[in-house]
Order: sequence, then structure tokens, then C-alpha cells
Amino acid sequence: MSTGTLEHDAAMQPTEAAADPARATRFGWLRGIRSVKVIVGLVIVLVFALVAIFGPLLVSTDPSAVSNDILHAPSAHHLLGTSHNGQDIFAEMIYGTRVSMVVGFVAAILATILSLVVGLTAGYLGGVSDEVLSLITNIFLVIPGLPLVVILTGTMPNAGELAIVIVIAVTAWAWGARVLRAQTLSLRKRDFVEAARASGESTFRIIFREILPNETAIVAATFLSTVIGAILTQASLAFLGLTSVTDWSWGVILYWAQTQNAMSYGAWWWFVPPGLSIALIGTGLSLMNFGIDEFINPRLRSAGIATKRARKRAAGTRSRTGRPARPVAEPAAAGDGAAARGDVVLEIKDLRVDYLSGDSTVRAVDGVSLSLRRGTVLGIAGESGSGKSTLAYAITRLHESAAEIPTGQILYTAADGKRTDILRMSDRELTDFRWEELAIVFQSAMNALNPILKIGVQIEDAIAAHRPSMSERQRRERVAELLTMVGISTDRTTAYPHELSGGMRQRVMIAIALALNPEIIVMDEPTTALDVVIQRQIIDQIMELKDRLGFSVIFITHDLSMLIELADEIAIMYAGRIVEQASAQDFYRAPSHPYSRGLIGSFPTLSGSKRELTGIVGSPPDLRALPTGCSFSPRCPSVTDECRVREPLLLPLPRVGEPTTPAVDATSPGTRVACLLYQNSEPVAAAEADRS
Ligand SMILES: Nc1ncnc2c1ncn2[C@@H]1O[C@H](COP(=O)(O)OP(=O)(O)OP(=O)(O)O)[C@@H](O)[C@H]1O
Repeated sequence: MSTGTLEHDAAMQPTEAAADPARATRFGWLRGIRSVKVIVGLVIVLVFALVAIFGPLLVSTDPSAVSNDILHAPSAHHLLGTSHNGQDIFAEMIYGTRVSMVVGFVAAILATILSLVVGLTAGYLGGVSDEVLSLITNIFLVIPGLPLVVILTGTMPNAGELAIVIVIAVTAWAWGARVLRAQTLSLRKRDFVEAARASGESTFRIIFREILPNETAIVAATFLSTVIGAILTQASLAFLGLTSVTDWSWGVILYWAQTQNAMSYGAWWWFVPPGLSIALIGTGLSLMNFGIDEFINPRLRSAGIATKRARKRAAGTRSRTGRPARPVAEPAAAGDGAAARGDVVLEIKDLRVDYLSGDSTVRAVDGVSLSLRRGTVLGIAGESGSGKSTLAYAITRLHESAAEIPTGQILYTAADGKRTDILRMSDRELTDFRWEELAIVFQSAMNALNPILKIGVQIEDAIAAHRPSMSERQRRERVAELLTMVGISTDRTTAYPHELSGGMRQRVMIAIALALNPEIIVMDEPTTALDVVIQRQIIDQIMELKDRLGFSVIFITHDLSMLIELADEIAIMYAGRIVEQASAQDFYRAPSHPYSRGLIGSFPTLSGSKRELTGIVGSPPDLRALPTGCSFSPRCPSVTDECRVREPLLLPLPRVGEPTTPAVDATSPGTRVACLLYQNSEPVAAAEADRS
């Protein structure tokens, strides 16, 4: 096994978290309040909150009590002066703060709950629910808010504060709901949500654990701006005299100041404190909003708050430690692949997958039959659009809703010999099957990992969904074991995906796939996004783990030269069909199909001598309008007239001088090829008759 040093350098850097992981997790949230903006914002909001909660208990003066001290400027006796009938403005402000804050926060809580329910339901469920909820949201958005509030409160003269709260909440939720819906729509198709679905997490858990945390910044922003909006709306309504003018709030104080001409008397102490309070609470809440955004978004946080520390740490690490040690290799764990090698674990029979869009149907997988032997690697290669991913998603039953599987069987043989057709599994059976028996490694680890959850938590989640009885300690031990297996230092458990290199993220995906010791791992271009050095490390790692744990792999890639090195069996796809299937050795020695030869000539080898790259002329066909006969014929250098009219079947490669015999069993050994060059007319015609 060759695990290079580039990634391990990063993996092994001791961090503060590593020095004291408990401290890092327990006090991690404190990082959020290190920002000056947040501290200032928090202090402002906290002061107002304390005044609102305790102020009325501590101030003995009745804000409504009149006296002869008319329009007195601030003094020791009246800290904020008095009004036109001698009422104490300081007492009014203390009581007013409570009403304004309660109205602002309660209305914002109600509006945010409404936004969340509507936005998440519409975005996640889609379809009719989305259409109806979006229509309602849009109606509320186009109704001008303030006039509506004025009308609603006007119909309730002397409405209590509760009525004001409800009116503000009802008119303020729509904007947040719209933003949350859009965000949910984009998140629900992300790979990490698909991965959570595939790993068996419930819809409730997916919404609240995977989607909602990714929207926390938006929810917080919506909430805080709704608080500001609600405080302003309440103040405006009170200022216009639309609330009870004897229930003290900042708006009511302004109402009296305005109606009693405070400005013309020069009584600034009457209108400045409520005006300033409204401006100050708005500033405080906005500052908190910026800070929360930084705290919630780990990328922003590391760009700002943590960067200096990270730099210091990195410098310290380099000077202290030099080159880090390699991870300790694990002793052989579960699985005894060698013993079981040879028997078929997955058999795909005549599989078809159609994409239905409007009137047209795209047959992306057309009559594919393949088999995967236990403990081996089946490599599937082909140009973009040849149907590789569609095949992988159909095998895992994660195909899009637009895709339909009209025919075929995907037979899985468990270790105890029990055979099941994956296509006929119920949802419950599928949930248990995926990850326990068959795991998936998606193409882009950055998309497949939830950006705001630490990698350890994400691995634990996959385990917890299938092993609810496992204790937290056992899960943590398993996470450490898995990370070690894939060559990541266990002190990276608390790292976020963006803190890891591309290769390390892909290793985390492999660790998640291995979490429950599956029999099969489907890897859809797991190394495409990585540079060749890291590609090589990951491939070596996969092969080492496969030999140690005995799982089987379906490996999908564009890169044929990589497949030749790692696969036992290779299948080449073109326009949704298998055009050649052979052992990697035979394939490398003598690829039979002209398309396979073209593909081999298009890639540089990962090792070995340099050769000229030739490529394949033309481009892949449009699946909606395939040419008659062999679909590769327009690009084939060996094309004959017959190729343009007759469609070749996938048949065993005949030895020289032998006629072609039709193959009915995808598990039969030997090279199979779909090319008329190797098929003499008679038996091929018989095979076609058989097929129809
Ligand atoms: N949702 C869809 N609706 C309609 N056609 C689709 C859809 N997804 C894929 N296709 C079509 O199905 C065919 C096979 O696509 P698929 O993604 O499986 O190919 P691929 O070999 O995996 O390509 P790549 O290597 O680029 O991922 C393509 O012609 C593609 O346009």
C-alpha cells in the first residue's frame, strides 16, 4: 500500500482540538462570540433584554402617574425628564422597552416558525404542496405590508399587544418562507442529502439534521431582521395611534411627544430616548446577524476569526514536528474475501433505464447484463453520456424520479447464499440493504459531505441510522477505527469537510461507505476531481482495503488506463449498451471492439512507456436519435455496410475459425463483444430471432 505524504502532512498536523479534543467540542461555540461585532451586538441586545425583564421590577415610579413637574429637562430626580403632564419619561422608557421587545421577539418567533413550516414543506415535498404554498406565499408578498397592518389593527381599535403580535407575524412570514423554500429546493438534491437518504435516515431526520442546519444562517438572519421589522412596525402603529396609547411602548412615547408638540417646546428628552432605542436595538440585532452568519458558516469563520490562530498553529507545527509519522496500519478486520472469491455477488440481467421527459424517451441503459464476482472489481468505462452513472444509480435504486426501469433484474446474493432482486425490494428492505450490504461513494466528496457537520459526526450518523442500539462510545470507537483504516489521523474527527484536502474528503466518503462492512461498494468516478498523485493514493487504498475486507467493487470511470490497473473485469459502455466485457488482462492485451481500442488510445497510461494518444473521431450519439445498425458505426474506423443496417449483439468472442454462439448468461467467463466484425451472419441472425 502506498499512502503518500502530501495528504498525511495535513492530516497529521496537531491542532488545538487534538491537544484537547474535549475542550474543542465543549467550548467550540465560544468561537462564535469572539468577533467584536457579535460582542457589541450581544451587549446591546442583552442590555435591552435585561431592562425589559427586570426594569419594571426595579423602577418604583408609575409611568402613567401625573405630576406638577411639567416638561422638566433630565435631572437627578427625573433621569430622562418629564412630559407635558409631568409623567416620568425614564419610567415610560423602562416599561416601553418591555412592550417593544416582547412584541418584536414574539412576533418574530411566530413569523419564523411560519416561514420554516411553509418554506421547508414546499421546498422538500415539491409537487402540489409546493405549488399551493408558493401561491399563498406570493400573495402575501405582493400585499403591501404596512398598509395591511394599518387596516388590520384599525379594525381592532384598542387591540391588545397580542393582536398586534399576530398581525405583524401574519404579514412578515412570507419573505422568509420564500427564501427558505428556494434554499431547501437546492439542498434536497445535494449529494449529502441523497447520501443521507441512501444511508436510511428518515425524512424527519433528513429535514432537521441535514437540511435545516444548513439553513441556520438564513433562519437566524430572517429571525433577527423580523425582530427589527416587528419593533419598527409596532412603533409605527403606536406612533399613528393605532395601538392602545396608554400601554407604554417606544412608539407610544413618540406618539405623545408628537401630539403634544415636544419638538416645538425643545423637549428633546421626550423623543430622543425612544428614537435612539429603536436605532440602537436595530444596530445590535444587525451586528449579531453578521456574527451569526460567520459562526454558522465554518468557511467564513475560518476566513475571519480562526485564520490568525490557524496560521500561528501551522507555523508552530512546522517548526516543532517536522515530518509527521505515518498512520499505524490496522490489523485485518471483518471479512474473508479470499475464501468466498469466485462466486457472483451481483448479477444484472437485461436492465433497461429510460428517462421520460415530455414526449420523448431517452433509453440511457439498454439491455445491460453484467455480473460482479465476490471480492473482485468490476470496472465500467465509457465516454460521457454512455449511461455509466445511470447504471450505477439504478443498481443502488437511487435513480432520479424521471428515470424508469421497464425491464431487468438486479440479483444480489448475500453471504449466506440468499438471492434477492434489488428492483423488487420494498422501501423498508432497501433502507436496510443500502449501506449494510451495498454502499455508494459519490463523485464529488465536497457535495456528498454535509458542509456544516464535522466529519466524525457524519460517519457516526451513517452508523447510528443502522445500528441504533450501538452506544455513543462504541460509535466513536468505530469512527476512529474507520478513519485509521482510510489513512486519516483520528484527531481530524472534529474537522469540517472544507478543512480537509480533496483526497482526504474522498477518504472520508470511503470510510462512510465502509462503516457497516458492506459486501459491495459502488464507486461513481471517485477520483475524477483529484490530481493524479492523490488519485494513485486513493486507488491503492481502495485496493488494499478490498483485499483486507473482502468487499466487491463496481468502479465507474472515464479513465480506462486506471481501470486496467485496478479492475478484474472490465465492461465498456457505448450509447447505453455494453459493447465489450472482458477480464482486465485480456482487455489490455487485445481489446476487441473498435470503440474499446479508441478509448485505450485516448488515455495516457498511469504507468509504463509513453505512447501517442489517438482519440476517437466524432462525438457520442444523441440517445434520442441513434443511428440504425451499430450505434458506433458513424465513428468506427472498421465500419462496413452491414454495420449501418444490422445491430450487433453482445456475444462471446469466437476463436479463429469458429462461428459465433449466442450468449445468454452474463456470468459466463471470457470476452464478450458486440461487433459484427466477430459475428458471422448466420448465428447472429439466429441470436436476433431469439432476442425478439
Ligand atoms: N434526468 C435526465 N433526464 C433525461 N436524460 C438524462 C437525465 N440524466 C441523464 N440523462 C441522459 O442519459 C444519458 C446517460 O447519462 P449518464 O449520466 O448516465 O452518462 P455517464 O456515462 O454517466 O456520463 P458522465 O460520465 O458524464 O457522468 C445521457 O445521454 C444523458 O443526457
